[in-house]
Amino acid sequence: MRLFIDIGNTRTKWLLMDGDLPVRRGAIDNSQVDQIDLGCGKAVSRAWASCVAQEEIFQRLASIVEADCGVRLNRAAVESSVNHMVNAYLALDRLGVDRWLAALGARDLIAAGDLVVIDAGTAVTVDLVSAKHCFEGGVILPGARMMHDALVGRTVGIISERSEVDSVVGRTTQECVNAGALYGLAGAIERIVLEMQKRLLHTDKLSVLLCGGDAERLAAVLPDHYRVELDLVFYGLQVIDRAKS
Ligand SMILES: Nc1ncnc2c1ncn2[C@@H]1O[C@H](COP(=O)(O)OP(=O)(O)O)[C@@H](O)[C@H]1O
Ligand SMILES: CC(C)(COP(=O)(O)O)[C@@H](O)C(=O)NCCC(=O)O
Ligand SMILES: [K+]
Repeated sequence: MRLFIDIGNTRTKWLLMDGDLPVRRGAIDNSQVDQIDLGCGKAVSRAWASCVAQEEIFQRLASIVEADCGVRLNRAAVESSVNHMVNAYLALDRLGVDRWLAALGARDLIAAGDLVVIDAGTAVTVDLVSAKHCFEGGVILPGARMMHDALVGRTVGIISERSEVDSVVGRTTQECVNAGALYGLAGAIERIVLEMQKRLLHTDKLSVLLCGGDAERLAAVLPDHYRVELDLVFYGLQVIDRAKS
């Protein structure tokens, strides 16, 4: 079995694979990572992690994996190319590895055409993977929680908790702030995708994939062709695992 771990700025997600079958998964807040129960024992032959959070969290998980599964936790890194995919980011050492992995995973899932890969987590990233198999780059936005908390934190009059959104016409402060974050992000994403489309030659073949903790909420208010694929970072880790072993 193989273990894949995705350490974001808010949460750590993990997936246990038996061959090509997902057998167990979970998610835990980064502050609780010491209590993680991977539940996989010594059956794990290889383990891979993506980490964009503090080094300390990766090191804690590496110790847990070593103790529970008896294997080293390999750490995926951004590279200038993997298989047929090349990376056009100017500062490779600054690119978040989760963006590179989600792009690799998306390319593995959809072999042809241009791709937009959206990861809606703590931050929201919208990245373009061109039909010529190049990670072209994209944009970084604050995520929904960050938008909400920034408004609460920097005003006197906005008192609100995170909540689900029923309508774009909010009638309480909380409804207004939560609707602003959701529809604001959805609108920004649609505009960014349109701008990216203008750069492409064959816009008819554009696929748009969404992952991250807010993917489903956003997909509910985005056009139908925006497809939710929550495991893109895990797919990317699997691409790396195949390429490196
Ligand atoms: N159980 C949850 N705990 C925390 N955030 C969640 C949860 N479910 C959905 N979310 C939303 O998902 C976002 C975090 O997504 P996630 O992809 O886990 O982040 P990251 O990969 O950056 O750690 C938050 O902005 C929040 O709005
Ligand atoms: C943009 C991110 C903060 C997203 O992290 P996440 O929301 O998944 O926790 C992460 O990919 C990152 O730290 N990137 C470094 C900056 C860059 O990609 O250029
Ligand atoms: K993200």
